[in-house]
Amino acid sequence: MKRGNFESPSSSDLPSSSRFKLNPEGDSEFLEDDDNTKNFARKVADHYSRRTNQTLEERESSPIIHLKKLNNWIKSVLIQLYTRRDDAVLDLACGKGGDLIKWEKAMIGYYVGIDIAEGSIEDCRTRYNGDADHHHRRKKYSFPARLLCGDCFEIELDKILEEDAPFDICSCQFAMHYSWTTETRARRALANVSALLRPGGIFIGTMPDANVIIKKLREAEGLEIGNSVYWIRFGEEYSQKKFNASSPFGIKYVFHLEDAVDCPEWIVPFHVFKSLAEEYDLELVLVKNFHEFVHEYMQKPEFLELMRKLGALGDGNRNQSTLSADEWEVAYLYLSFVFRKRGQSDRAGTRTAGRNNNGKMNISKDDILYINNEV
Ligand SMILES: C[S@@+](CC[C@H](N)C(=O)[O-])C[C@H]1O[C@@H](n2cnc3c(N)ncnc32)[C@H](O)[C@@H]1O
Repeated sequence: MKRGNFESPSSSDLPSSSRFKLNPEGDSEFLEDDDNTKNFARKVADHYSRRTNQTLEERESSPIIHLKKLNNWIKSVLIQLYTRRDDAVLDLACGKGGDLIKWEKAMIGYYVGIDIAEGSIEDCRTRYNGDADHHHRRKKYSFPARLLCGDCFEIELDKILEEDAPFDICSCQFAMHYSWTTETRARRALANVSALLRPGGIFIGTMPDANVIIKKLREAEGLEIGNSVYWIRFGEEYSQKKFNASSPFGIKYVFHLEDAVDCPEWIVPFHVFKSLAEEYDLELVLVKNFHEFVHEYMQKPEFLELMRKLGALGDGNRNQSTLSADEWEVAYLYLSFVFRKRGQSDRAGTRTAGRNNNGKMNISKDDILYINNEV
């Protein structure tokens, strides 16, 4: 909706796929500093590992509680739109398993979650088992699950998950931009998604909207944008606010969101993401800024009802509390996307795959596979 209100960055400022030489070997024309990449991956992992579970009271008093509820609504809508009963799901960067209940509602058949942050995977494990005092937990989940801890933008996941694949759905919520540090990592992320999805399988996700961030940066006086709940700061190397067309990876900024995020992130020019995804047989189905997404799916009665239940915009009755203007501005910084893996759908085949041998209904600490955590 709001998309029309801003100009897209001009093609000379942000890289366009036709100008940028996409190299299948992953060798960028510029130097990829491997150690630096690993340090950043560790920094991101440590940041998320430190964030422990909040109590219901802490959560409800968060300055961005309505934004969190809105984000949950958007993920729920995406999941409900594209998931079918008995689907096998791969949740890349699953975090603490905040989406487990959404997958339960979609009646999936199998779940594999992977995240780089050890603390988050442990929280995910206890949440899945129903051990922890999570406010959402009522009964055990009805699908078997498997958890892995590792860098899913570095590891060749198709080898590790050979027995579990193919998946019907791959989800990467609020995390794909952590792969955009180098071309090699971005390619690994998309190669993993593509290799693990069945033909016709669906890749859903959410990530920052680079167009909005760059436009806001250009409108700002300095190298920082923000409001009462967030700030984004670019380094002095971007003082011209120009971005080299041949280097669409590794464009770093620091993101601070009250009570949520405080770590380095990377700009993902969407047209580059789309071209790269196409190389890996992933065809774009949908891309929408969160503002547009909300306006569009609020028109559907079932999703409007879900919004009332989640309470992001108040419950329509006594609870009039709603998203603040500053939280709504943060929502504008994000987009949702859907891709489909090229090829004929062969859904029945995925059900008989040997994946359930790896899945557990109760996950012990020893069941978690830790992969190459020397990041
Ligand atoms: C904003 S959180 C989102 C968590 C979850 N997807 C959700 O929507 O609730 C971002 C997550 O990405 C994870 N992450 C970042 N880089 C990663 C990587 N290279 N491999 C796996 N997970 C990663 C973080 O540990 C964190 O849990």
